[in-house]
Amino acid sequence: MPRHYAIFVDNQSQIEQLAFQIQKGIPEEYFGDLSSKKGAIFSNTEIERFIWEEEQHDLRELATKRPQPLRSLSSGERKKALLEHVLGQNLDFLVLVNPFDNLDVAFQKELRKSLHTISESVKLIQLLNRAEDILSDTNLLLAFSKGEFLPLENTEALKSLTKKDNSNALGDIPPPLHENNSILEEKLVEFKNVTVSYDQRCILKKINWTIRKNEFWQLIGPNGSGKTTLLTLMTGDNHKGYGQDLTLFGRKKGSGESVWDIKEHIGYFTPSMIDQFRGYHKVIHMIVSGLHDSVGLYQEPTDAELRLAMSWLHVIQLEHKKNVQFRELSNGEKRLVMLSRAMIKHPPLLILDEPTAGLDDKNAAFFVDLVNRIAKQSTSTLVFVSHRVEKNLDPMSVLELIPSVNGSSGITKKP
Ligand SMILES: Nc1ncnc2c1ncn2[C@@H]1O[C@H](COP(=O)(O)OP(=O)(O)OP(=O)(O)O)[C@@H](O)[C@H]1O
Repeated sequence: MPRHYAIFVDNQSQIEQLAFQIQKGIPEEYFGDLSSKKGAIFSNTEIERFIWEEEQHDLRELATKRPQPLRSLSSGERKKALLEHVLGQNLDFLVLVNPFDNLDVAFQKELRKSLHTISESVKLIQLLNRAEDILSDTNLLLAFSKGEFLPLENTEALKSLTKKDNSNALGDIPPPLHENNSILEEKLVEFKNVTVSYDQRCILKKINWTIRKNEFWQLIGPNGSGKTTLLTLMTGDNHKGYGQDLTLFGRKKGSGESVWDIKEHIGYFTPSMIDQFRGYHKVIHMIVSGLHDSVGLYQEPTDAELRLAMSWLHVIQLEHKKNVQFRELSNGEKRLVMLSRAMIKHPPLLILDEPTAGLDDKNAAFFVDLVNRIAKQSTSTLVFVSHRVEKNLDPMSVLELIPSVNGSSGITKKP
């Protein structure tokens, strides 16, 4: 039976690059034997590559049961398609990058089982940011940090390495430059019996959901249950919102409002947004750009704007990086900057879609702490979507989507 590796990678390191190196057999000391073997990578970046191939070259390599484009599959459905693809390839080894991110509990179980089955003949190299994800078949445990591999005796040694230190966000959440009184209504979003179908398949069935000022919601539900669909209705990005009883920020959907009228009231963050910021932007300017809803900054910031951005950098403990280029930050630091950017103007509604996916244990804990503070200290309403149970997250209410063949229904409950 092959020897299986689990490698804990901190957020200072580029986990995807490490996966490519390992696939090529680098460093030789640990992975030299792989250079002549057949291997594949199981990661979100691989999925993005397949989507790109499909969109640019009309190549459909990932077989799915549905005729729809790969991009429109839910994140869990895409991962299922990739799993089927790699399982059918007669591999010698498989590099797994955070395999359990974005997956519901049932699919996590199924994935563990499939990996256990192939582990008899396929060498598994798991790169992970969260200690709880480690596969039971592992017989060699390493940590990767600052370009070096460090062998670890056992999972206890890993736990002590990933234990949360006491660094929490510093001080209070900075108030906005101007009080945002644009929304007078108590109800920010109101879904009444909202139903959505794609290709005659009902996804959401009679959803009722009222989101009021100052609330903190968590949205949960298994893969494909319609969470993203629900969010896109809220952000004005889904034309299925027309003809529905949906009121956004006091205006009935379809009453002549533009997408920008809606977006003006929303701060939004999901990790894939980071890829849009490839340019050369200083960290402090990235945060200020949240005041102008722009990617980067195209006008000289005022002193007041810069002072406000510095207060956010103080809260996220990155004052010393204010003049560093955004792209040079670690993964965890980028997330904190993006959250500050989304929050700087205290939008009436802040939506965070799987924001902790790919964060290591320490960074995830810091991020969750900051989100809790924002919920308590600002007037923004929060909607947090995630599969992973972030044990310290402190929402007031939960909307759970429960799938059935007739579409998902929604129930509200206490956390
Ligand atoms: N444009 C589309 N055309 C056809 N089907 C679609 C389209 N967009 C979404 N769907 C389908 O709607 C269902 C719900 O997708 P959605 O992305 O909302 O789920 P989700 O709850 O966010 O899932 P996940 O947790 O896996 O991200 C999925 O089965 C998806 O394939």
